[in-house]
Amino acid sequence: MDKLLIQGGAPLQGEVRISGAKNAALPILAATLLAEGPVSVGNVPHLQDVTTMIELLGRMGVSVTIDDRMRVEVDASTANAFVAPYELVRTMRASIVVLGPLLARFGKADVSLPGGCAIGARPVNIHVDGLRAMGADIQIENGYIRAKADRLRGARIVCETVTVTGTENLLMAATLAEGQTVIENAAREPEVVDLANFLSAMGAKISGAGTDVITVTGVERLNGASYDVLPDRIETGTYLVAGAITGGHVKIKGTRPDHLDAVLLKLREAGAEIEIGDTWIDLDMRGRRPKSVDLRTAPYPAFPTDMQAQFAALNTVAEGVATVVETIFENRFMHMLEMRRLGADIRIEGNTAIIRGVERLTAAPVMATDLRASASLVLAALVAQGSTEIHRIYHIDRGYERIEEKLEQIGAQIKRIA
Ligand SMILES: CC(=O)N[C@H]1[C@@H](OP(=O)(O)OP(=O)(O)OC[C@H]2O[C@@H](n3ccc(=O)[nH]c3=O)[C@H](O)[C@@H]2O)O[C@H](CO)[C@@H](O)[C@@H]1O
Ligand SMILES: C=C(OP(=O)(O)O)C(=O)O
Repeated sequence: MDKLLIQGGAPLQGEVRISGAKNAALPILAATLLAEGPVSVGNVPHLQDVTTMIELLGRMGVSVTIDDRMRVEVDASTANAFVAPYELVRTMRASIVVLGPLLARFGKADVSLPGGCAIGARPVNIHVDGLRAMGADIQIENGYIRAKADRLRGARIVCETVTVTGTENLLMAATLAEGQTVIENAAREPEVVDLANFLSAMGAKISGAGTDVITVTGVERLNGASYDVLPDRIETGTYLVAGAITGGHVKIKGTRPDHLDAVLLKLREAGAEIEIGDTWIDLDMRGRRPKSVDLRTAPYPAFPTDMQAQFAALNTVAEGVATVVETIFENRFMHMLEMRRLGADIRIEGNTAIIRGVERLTAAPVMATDLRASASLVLAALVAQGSTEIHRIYHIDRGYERIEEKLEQIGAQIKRIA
């Protein structure tokens, strides 16, 4: 199993180009199932999760081709199996986003229940209840969601919790339903808006994406389209923290600063000098130790849970004491326990972590438990004294394209070993 070896100490300096967003690319690729003509999707990140989604589409009989620049061409007209099998869903729970499109377009879907993962229980009741409200007949049996519908009907759906992939599934299903669907308490994440823009490019009638009430008027069919995935705000945030934690100076290019308001606010609070343009962010932390920052995760536009672990790393070496509250997932502190092995001073009380910054971390072997936990351990290792070995690094390949190469380009001493 691959591991990463990181020698800490060097302040990172230079430019990083951001890839397409994993969490937008996945639902957009699933949404290609809805189109009657060929679809072309660009700026798709080269990630394990994307490979899994493409394999999933392939198993359904969908024709998928990819060029060397990761432009993905999809033709779903050949689809003949409407199943997302356990062996793929267990490696990528986001496979659940094929449920809405399969049901809306083909009237049938058998999707393995995703189950929990390292960060929490992650139920999908809101997806299932919403589709039932649209007239789907859904049974849960043998670990599968078995869904059928002649044609879905528009409905008013109030989501009991804000759910990103739940909103996406209902939004996709509603595009081909008969009549109007209103999704209330909808997720406002930029990835939901990107998906809505893609669906609109295919001919869907959607208003309100980016607000908490999305209205969809169903159409008879969706056409092919050509679309580019938006830049990854979590990858962007991770490289900004890499600059900040190492006392470096990084320029992040090809990104969307307007999607990172809460993150940039916290980085400024930590003492970083930040300049932004339309598509770039410059962060300068040279000669300074970061200051501790309190944070509380919540749905967009508040501070993202997917950046909590990276800021936990920043706080471990910051001046002062920080309180980090995780309100989205009930078990998203596994990285904190590993950071303690590097010498971090962290106390956990329920969903709150109290982090007292130390002068320095020291290298130790650590184990990654999920995607952002891996990223946070990489960040901590970049400032730990000595050489840190990070095990179970396959998690990081789910969500960060060429991370060693990008970090090396800005001066990190990092290598992957088998
Ligand atoms: C592929 C993708 O886009 N993944 C993102 C998505 O995950 P995902 O869409 O799975 O996360 P949700 O937004 O659904 O989860 C938010 C909360 O709602 C709960 N819930 C969700 C659905 C449901 O039917 N019932 C229910 O109770 C979850 O357990 C969790 O406590 O949003 C998360 C929250 O921003 C991010 O961390 C993930 O990176
Ligand atoms: C939790 C994440 O992804 P997923 O929902 O695919 O597990 C993430 O991107 O941080």
